[in-house]
Order: sequence, then structure tokens, then C-alpha cells
Amino acid sequence: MNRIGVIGTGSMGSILLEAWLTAKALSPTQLIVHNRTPAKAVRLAEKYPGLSVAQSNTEVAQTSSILLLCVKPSEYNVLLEQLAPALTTNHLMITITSPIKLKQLETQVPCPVARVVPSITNAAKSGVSLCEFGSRITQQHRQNIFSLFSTISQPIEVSETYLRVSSDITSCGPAFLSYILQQMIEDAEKETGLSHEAATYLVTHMLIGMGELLKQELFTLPTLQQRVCVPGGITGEGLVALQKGVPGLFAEVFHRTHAKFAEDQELVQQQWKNHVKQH
Ligand SMILES: NC(=O)C1=CN([C@@H]2O[C@H](COP(=O)(O)OP(=O)(O)OC[C@H]3O[C@@H](n4cnc5c(N)ncnc54)[C@H](OP(=O)(O)O)[C@@H]3O)[C@@H](O)[C@H]2O)C=CC1
Ligand SMILES: O=C(O)[C@@H]1CCC=N1
Repeated sequence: MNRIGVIGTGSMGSILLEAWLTAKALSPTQLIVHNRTPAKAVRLAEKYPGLSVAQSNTEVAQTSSILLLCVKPSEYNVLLEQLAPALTTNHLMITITSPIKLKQLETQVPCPVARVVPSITNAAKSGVSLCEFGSRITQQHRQNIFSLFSTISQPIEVSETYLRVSSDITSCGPAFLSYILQQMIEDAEKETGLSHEAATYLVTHMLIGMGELLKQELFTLPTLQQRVCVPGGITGEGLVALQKGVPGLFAEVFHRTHAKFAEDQELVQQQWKNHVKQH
């Protein structure tokens, strides 16, 4: 595998890097990193001997063929400017952010570009990563991307149309579901006096067990409900409350994420236009 340059070792950049290293899918010498605040990158190099820290993004581009961009959308302008002197048609650029269209990115760089939207679940070498490929991507690039991300996730290809909602489910989903489960814990505490610790323990292990049932394909989501809902039993009573409050709730979630996404896309476009004017 070619050397991989990870740019931005914040939350997601470091999660991906550590997932590959702990999975032994990559060795530290196959990676070079750079972060705007150097201390974050240095800490990783101390933890994983052999991992190189570049002094600049130009150095990352000069010493690696795959560039994994793990910065936020608003940080792309500066980053692309820093990379420009060293970028060639032989690089493969992978962005992990959603609001920047691949077509837009292709106008700024000479190399093939792809998007892989990861998920925090990849930290456990689990969950999905969403892949979208730009027009310069070859079959070989696809294979390389799939093989790299399959060591820590289930990579699947998505079209731009469904990228947002797919990412809402796979990347934002862990936050949404943990919020709901947090409510279960708090209400159990409030309504019955069960300790926070005990409720957290029960909820956590219920979720792990449920994940196992799905993983082992012993049940699907609908058959799980059917089997737990004993006719005339207690679960059905509890579900009545959920049936009142939950339908439509995720429609609102998706409306909000899509609106924020459109806002971010617009902001990026404006930023890029202003940037071009200034130069
Ligand atoms: N968190 C998640 O679960 C997921 C996040 N994503 C996407 O990943 C992207 C990054 O998110 P996240 O990791 O949470 O954000 P963070 O802010 O934690 O990480 C971004 C990092 O990029 C660094 N950075 C910014 N500009 C540069 C530059 N020019 N050169 C080098 N490093 C730079 C920042 O440095 P500094 O230390 O100076 O701030 C920071 O460490 C976002 O677009 C997000 O949508 C995608 C899927 C899931
Ligand atoms: O909250 C965010 O913007 C990112 C996108 C996917 C997960 N986290």
C-alpha cells in the first residue's frame, strides 16, 4: 500500500488512524500526519513509534500518494492552498466531509478525488463507511479505497443524492440513538428511583445484546419487536407511548440535517468565491 498522509488529527482523523493501527491494517511507517496545532499530531507519534509528523501539508503531499483530508469544510480553502504546490495528478485525495461536492473539489485540484464518510463506529472496526467517487477515479482507486476502509468498516458506495440521509443514519446515528437511550436512563431514574449507574449498565448491555442479535442475524428490527411483544403483555403497553411520540420525529431530524447541510454547502461556495476574488 502507498504511504497515506492524514491531514487533520482531530476527532475523526485520529479515530481513523488509530483504528487502522490497532487493526494492524497499516503500520505506523505507512502513515504521515500533519495537524494545524502540532501537539495533536506529536501525541499520536509518541503513542505509535514509527509514525511520521510532517512539518507542513506540502511535506505530506510530497511524501505520500494518498491524502486523507480530515478537516472541517470551512478549513478547506486554506488547506488546498497549502497543498497546491505539491499536488500532482498521481495523488489520490479522499475527503471525509460531506458539504464539499466532489465536482467542486475537482475544479481545485489536479488529482482524482473521492469521499469516504466514516463513522465513530469505525473505532471498533465496525459500522459502515460511505464512499462516493469523483469522475477521475479509476477501478484501481476504487479497489484501493474499498480495501483500505474494509479493514475498519463495511464500505459501501452511495450516490450524492443519498449521501446526506445515509450519513445521518451511519455517522450521526450513534449520537441520535445514544441521546434517546440517555432519555431512557433519565426517565428510569426519575420515575422509579433506579440509580443512574444501574440504569446505564442495563441500557448499555441491552444495546450490546441487541447489536449481537442483529449481527448474528437471529432477528431483524421488525421481528425483534414481534418476538418481545408478548400478546396482551407489558411491552405492547410501553410501545403505545412510543407510537404516540416517535413517528415523524426522524422526519424532523432529517429536515434539520438537510437544511444545515444546504447551509454548509452554501457557506463553502461563498467562501471559495471570496477566496478566488482575493487571489
Ligand atoms: N465526528 C464524527 O463522527 C464525524 C466527522 N466527520 C467529518 O470529519 C470532519 C472533521 O471532523 P472532526 O474530526 O470531528 O473535527 P475536528 O475539529 O476535531 O478535527 C479537525 C482537525 O483538522 C485540523 N486542521 C484544520 N485545518 C488544518 C490544516 N490546514 N492543516 C492541518 N490540520 C488542520 C484541526 O487542527 P486544530 O487542532 O488546530 O483545530 C483539527 O485537529 C468534519 O467535516 C466532519 O463532518 C465525518 C463523519 C463522522
Ligand atoms: O456533526 C457533524 O457535522 C458530523 C457529520 C457526521 C457526523 N458528524
